[in-house]
Amino acid sequence: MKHQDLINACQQDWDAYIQHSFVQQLAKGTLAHTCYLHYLKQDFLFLKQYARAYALAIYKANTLADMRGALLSVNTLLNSEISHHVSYCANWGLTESDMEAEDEDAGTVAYTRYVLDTGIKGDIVDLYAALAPCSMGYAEIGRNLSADENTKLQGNPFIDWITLYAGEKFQQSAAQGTAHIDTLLAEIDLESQRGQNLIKIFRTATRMETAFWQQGLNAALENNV
Ligand SMILES: Cc1ncc(CN)c(N)n1
Repeated sequence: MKHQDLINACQQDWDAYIQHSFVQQLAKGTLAHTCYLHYLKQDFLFLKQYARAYALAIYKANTLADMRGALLSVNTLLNSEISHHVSYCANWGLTESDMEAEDEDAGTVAYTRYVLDTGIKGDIVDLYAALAPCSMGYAEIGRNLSADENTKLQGNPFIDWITLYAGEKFQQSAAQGTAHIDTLLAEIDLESQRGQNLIKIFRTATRMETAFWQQGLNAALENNV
C-alpha cells in the first residue's frame, strides 16, 4: 500500500480536516483573532509533543537510515517549524514563555498522547501512520491555499501562517516524509489486518486534526466573540 491508500480509505474525514472552516477563514483573512491566538498557543504545545513523538521514532527505528530520517524530523520541528512559530507569535504579542506557561487543552492532550501511545504500543509503521496526517495534511492545505485565487494575500493578517505551510521548505520536508511513509508501507497489503489497522490509526489522527481546528474555533464561543 501507499500513503494515498490511507487517504482514500478515509476520504470524508480527510476532506473535513483539509477543508475545515478554520482553514477557510484563515484563507479569507476573516478568522476571529481570539480563535487564532488560541490555536497558536495550543499549536506551540502540540509541536513540542510532536517533537517527542519523532524522538520516539528514533527509538523505534530498525535501521540507521530510519534513525537519521527521524533525527532530521526532530531537527526540522525544533529548529525550523517551532522557531518560525515562535517568531510569528511574537507579532501577535505572544512570547515563548507565555506559550510555555499555557495549559494544554483537552484536544491537544488527546491528539498528541494518542500519537505517542500508538507509537509506544506499536512499531515504527504504526507510529508513522499516526504522525502522517500532521505533515501531509498541512502540506496539502498550504498547496491548496497558495493555488486558490480566492486566498487573500494582500492585507491578510494570517499570511505568515499561509507562507510557512505553502513554502518550499515545509513542502520539501513533507514530501520527504511522505516518500518515507511509502517505503514503510510498501510491503503491507491494504486488505490485510495490518493494512486495515494502519487505516484506523491514520483515520483517528485525521479526526484529531479536525478536532484541533474546532478547538480553535470554539475559543470564540468560550470568549463570547
Ligand atoms: C495541529 C497541527 N497539525 C499539523 C501541523 C503541521 N506540522 C501543526 N503545526 N499543527
